[in-house]
Amino acid sequence: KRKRQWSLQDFEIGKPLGKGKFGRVYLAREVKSKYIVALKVIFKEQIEKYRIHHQLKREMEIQTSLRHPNILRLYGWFHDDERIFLILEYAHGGELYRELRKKGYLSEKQAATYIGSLTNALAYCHKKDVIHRDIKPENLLLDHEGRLKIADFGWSVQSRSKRHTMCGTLDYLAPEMVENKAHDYAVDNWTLGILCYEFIYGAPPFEAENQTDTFRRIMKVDLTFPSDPPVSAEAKNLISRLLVKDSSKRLPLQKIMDHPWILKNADPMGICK
Ligand SMILES: COc1ccc(/C=N/Nc2[nH]nc(C)c2C(=O)Nc2cccc(NC(C)=O)c2)cc1
Repeated sequence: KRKRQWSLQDFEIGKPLGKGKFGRVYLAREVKSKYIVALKVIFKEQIEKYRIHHQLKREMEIQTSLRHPNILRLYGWFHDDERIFLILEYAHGGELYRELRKKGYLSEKQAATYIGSLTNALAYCHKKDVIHRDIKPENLLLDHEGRLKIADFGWSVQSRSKRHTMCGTLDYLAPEMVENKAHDYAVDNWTLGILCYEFIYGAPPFEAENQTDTFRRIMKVDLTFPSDPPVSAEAKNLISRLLVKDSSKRLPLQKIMDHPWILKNADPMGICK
């Protein structure tokens, strides 16, 4: 069927959801269908200024081609003289990051459910030759059922509340990324290890006072498990098998799904097959 051409007249704009370097995100409703979406507005002058035209184009082509329950949909886009509008799936729960900060850290069941969803979404991406989804807690949204949605275009949006300075943090980068080596699918396995640790302990494993120390801790894989909160041996086992410097030795995605900690703790309903 012919691709529908959208324009601003097709939408009623609601409250702003958050703002970022390149623009803002608004709640919006498609007039005819009354369908609720999130409308991301990116200013063309910002695209020129930061020379990100090709990156934006690639990210949008990738995002449009992905269809997975744990990946936020990009339904389409349109533009006017000064702005580009992305028509995105609306995830009612907002950033997973906010829930993590509010609770401090998540239960092992909650953490395992999110890791299971992420693993499924990444296995789907890898099957479609899409790697390095740049997964960080603020690129993860929750829908009205609390299901995880990977929402990254690489444009992290700043919510109206004060933002932690995520851009520029090395915390989530694998050693080969930090060393700017060619990276392959296995960087995503490393990131899953970082996120699993952060969900359970409330902070990423190699956090340090400054980037140099974080860099050193990543390169050394300086992994320690605090005694508080108490964490199961299975969880530590999974984290230790993902945060491995040699990317070829990281636990493959399929093995993560079959790991005892996931099998025992993840809520199958939270993991969309
Ligand atoms: C500030 O409190 C909020 C609570 C919930 C939301 C829900 N956002 N849901 C979204 N669905 N699709 C997209 C894209 C978004 C989105 O970008 N949300 C967003 C954007 C910027 C900041 C935040 N911040 C938080 C805390 O969720 C969310 C947004 C803001």
